[in-house]
Amino acid sequence: MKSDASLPLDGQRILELAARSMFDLFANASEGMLLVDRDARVVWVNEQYKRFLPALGYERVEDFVGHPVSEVVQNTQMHRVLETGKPILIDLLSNKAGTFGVSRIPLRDEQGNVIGALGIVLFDHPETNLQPLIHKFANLQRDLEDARRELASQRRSKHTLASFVGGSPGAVAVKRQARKAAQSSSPVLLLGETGTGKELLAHGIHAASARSRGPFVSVNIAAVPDTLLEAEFFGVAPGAYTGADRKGRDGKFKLADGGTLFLDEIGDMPLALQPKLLRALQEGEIEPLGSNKVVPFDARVIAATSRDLAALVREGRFREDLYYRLNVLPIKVPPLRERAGDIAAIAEVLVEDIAIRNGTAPFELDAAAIALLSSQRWRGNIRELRNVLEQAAMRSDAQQIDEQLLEEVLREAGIERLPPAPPPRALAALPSRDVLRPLAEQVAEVERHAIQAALAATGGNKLAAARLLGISRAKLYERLELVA
Ligand SMILES: Nc1ncnc2c1ncn2[C@@H]1O[C@H](COP(=O)(O)OP(=O)(O)OP(=O)(O)O)[C@@H](O)[C@H]1O
Repeated sequence: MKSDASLPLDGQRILELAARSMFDLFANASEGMLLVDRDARVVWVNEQYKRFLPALGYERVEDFVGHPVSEVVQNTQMHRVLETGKPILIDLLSNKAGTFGVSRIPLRDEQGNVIGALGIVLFDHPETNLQPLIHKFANLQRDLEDARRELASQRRSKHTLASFVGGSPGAVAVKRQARKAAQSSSPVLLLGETGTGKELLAHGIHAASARSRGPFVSVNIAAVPDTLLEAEFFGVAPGAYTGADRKGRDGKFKLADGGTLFLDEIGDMPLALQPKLLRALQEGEIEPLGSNKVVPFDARVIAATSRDLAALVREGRFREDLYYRLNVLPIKVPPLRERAGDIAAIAEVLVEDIAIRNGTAPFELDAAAIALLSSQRWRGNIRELRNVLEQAAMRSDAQQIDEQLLEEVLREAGIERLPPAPPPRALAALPSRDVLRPLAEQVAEVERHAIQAALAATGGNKLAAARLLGISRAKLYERLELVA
């Protein structure tokens, strides 16, 4: 053992005794010990070790000791300890004698040169001796697998195109375009006011595409500070930063590999970063921050914005080349006020969802309430409609929500009604001689136009149309027959 000059003599002695005690402890407590010299030749084995010799193929100790360890112990790693001078503190060794937990320690002389190595058989039958440890490890492994699966399922698409509720001509057209876009791998650009269902459609396109088994990863550009966006998109190479990001981090492009990357609020993309995004889309390669290597990625990009991208291009706030790159398959999602006919069906889905989340029974909306909802402007679209229904649900104990309660919620939320439909242009522009006709004929014409406009606004819902026109449903049917 190497002496330590900094220790007093008695300290040195204690250290030597400690080393010997440790050696004796291992010699007695372990299943066996074996010593090799600098040339990896076995020079000594203790009494416990001797019981392994028959299983290793040696009846006599002399046939074992004095021979190169690699010849007499299959799969030994003692030569590695001699080569590297580094211990292998715990390892599993399997050979003819069985499987063992082993430890290998280099031995050094006063100058620190490796002069041999000690092999300790810590325990045999690791399958039982290591059981508690293996059990714990298996549990941790299972937890890790569960967490990975959960993350993957969160990244998988939550909605299909069928989740986009609506049978109005506008909604049907949007779904048709989305289904078509799902068949291609070109970028999709979803345009529409806030809350019109752009993100829902992006999920639906992904779910209907050949990439549906891959991840769906989204980035809300408006929600990430400009300074962090580059790392968020493209990732960080190991060692680019000190501290938390030392190990490097994958960006969203990489996380979306094999799937779809949804870039929400693309109109808020900082001008300075736009060339890098354009390059990524054009080349199919990204360059993580702090790396000078480009990495290929395979993600389909769907972008969305509620802003007028063409106007941003004109104002010089959005690169024209990037705009054309994204605008390959544009889909315009109409606002709710242009598809009032979908309101009854969407409200029904929302009411059910609100009830599930609140753990209550879904309430019903009577016809008058639907008609009232159908005549609002809904600047925040479906998100705003949902909010109104949530508030109404909170304020009512009844199973039925009526027009009066809704009116109160709408007023307090400051939601505006749609202006009454303008007089039909065809009529306003009538030349004066057309007015010189029987009055009944002209009145019937005005009525027909008004009824058609109301039915178009409510998607054919007669009750809602009657409410918009301020007449009863019976009256509407009567007028429909008369003016038909
Ligand atoms: N047609 C629809 N049928 C059923 N639910 C819908 C429909 N459209 C939107 N929703 C629901 O309305 C909410 C808002 O939709 P979404 O987030 O997709 O809108 P968005 O256009 O992406 O809004 P933003 O531009 O503000 O991000 C979501 O809860 C969504 O599930």
